[in-house]
Amino acid sequence: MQKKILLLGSGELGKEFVIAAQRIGQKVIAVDSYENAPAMQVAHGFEVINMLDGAELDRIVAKHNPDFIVPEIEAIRTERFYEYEKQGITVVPSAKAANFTMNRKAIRDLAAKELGLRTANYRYATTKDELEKAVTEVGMPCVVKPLMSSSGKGQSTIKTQDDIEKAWKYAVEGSRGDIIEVIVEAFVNFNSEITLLTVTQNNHPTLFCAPIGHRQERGDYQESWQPARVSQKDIEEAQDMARKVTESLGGAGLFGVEFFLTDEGVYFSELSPRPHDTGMVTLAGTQNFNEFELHLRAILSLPIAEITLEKVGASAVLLASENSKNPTYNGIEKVAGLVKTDFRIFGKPTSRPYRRMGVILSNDTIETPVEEVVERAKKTATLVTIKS
Ligand SMILES: Nc1ncnc2c1ncn2[C@@H]1O[C@H](COP(=O)(O)OP(=O)(O)OP(=O)(O)O)[C@@H](O)[C@H]1O
Ligand SMILES: NCC(=O)N[C@@H]1O[C@H](COP(=O)([O-])[O-])[C@@H](O)[C@H]1O
Ligand SMILES: [Mg+2]
Repeated sequence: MQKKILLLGSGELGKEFVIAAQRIGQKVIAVDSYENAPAMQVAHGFEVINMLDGAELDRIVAKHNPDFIVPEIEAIRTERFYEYEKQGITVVPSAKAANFTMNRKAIRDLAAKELGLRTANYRYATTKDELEKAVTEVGMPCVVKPLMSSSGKGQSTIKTQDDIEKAWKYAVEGSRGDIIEVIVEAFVNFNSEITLLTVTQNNHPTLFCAPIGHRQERGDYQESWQPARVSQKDIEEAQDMARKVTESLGGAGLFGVEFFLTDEGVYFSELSPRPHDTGMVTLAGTQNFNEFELHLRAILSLPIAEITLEKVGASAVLLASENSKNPTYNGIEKVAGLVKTDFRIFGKPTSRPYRRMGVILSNDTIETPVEEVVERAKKTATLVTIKS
């Protein structure tokens, strides 16, 4: 049952996915825009291409003729995926899922208009003038994001009229892909936010992981924990929305569905049709299968009978502080000596300020208050410094 998987994107999430695939005898070709990317280090083969270039994508798909194409990032010429599906290749979880989530407009209109999910009020803008109008309509404070970006790139919050020009410039600079357009969302004053890992399976029921809580800075996650404290009513609402949106996108695989929890109920924010960065907490052994194993099993149509919560866990990111072609990691011995705590170094060949280079993972028995475990992971992360 060996399948050939073409992995598009080779960061830390891809690396753990490849390790899961290697463990059950699958073959993976890892692709990214630079050499020696984390997932390439553990795959059978690799390709370095610009994944936004359709002709380049066509070339490597034809060269490797994979059974599965597994997107690991958003910035890919995903329009080509529909064609690969026609050729009989399974795009994971589906061409539609990858294509719609690459562009915030497609997924937001689907969620809010077609499926009627509760989201922040929003508008789009293609120029600074349109942005001004959109801000007036949505009201301040509001959040501006490029239609194509991730990990908070190009994202800022507008609090006063003076912020508008800066927000426009920042969004244009942070835009990936070739579309210059932004979404303006009303600021949701949430009590907390969660990722609900949702697994859709071929011929088997959709399964949900215990909710993951997280804290973000600069639009990028800093700590995540599982399980998050969520009321039964909110969890049911979130599961219902996750079911609707994943069913509409189609295919089998793991999705990271993001929600804001407020006094007025649950707001759908966005989703990844693939393992989620905040889901790295599952590497702490919180579940019987981590999120990468779940994604793989769902893709290969290996039935997942149940997902069980085994431990309470937390992850805290290790960020670089400077540009370097030879990043070094100090303080790892101290981390290694701690109980119920572990670490991963992704092996990224270069660093830049705030680039995520590794992660601290802590766990404890199921009765332990999750806050305690988060505190331990967070404190442990301060022991590590990454410099040139
Ligand atoms: N409308 C909003 N109101 C309040 N906070 C928001 C809003 N939109 C985004 N945020 C904050 O910014 C974070 C990042 O936003 P979002 O998930 O849309 O960006 P992203 O670039 O797609 O990030 P990633 O790719 O890492 O998921 C959210 O998790 C949340 O903390
Ligand atoms: N929120 C999306 C996310 O976490 N994506 C993960 O980060 C990598 C890019 O990292 P880089 O920017 O350091 O190369 C991606 O390849 C993926 O693993
Ligand atoms: Mg997000």
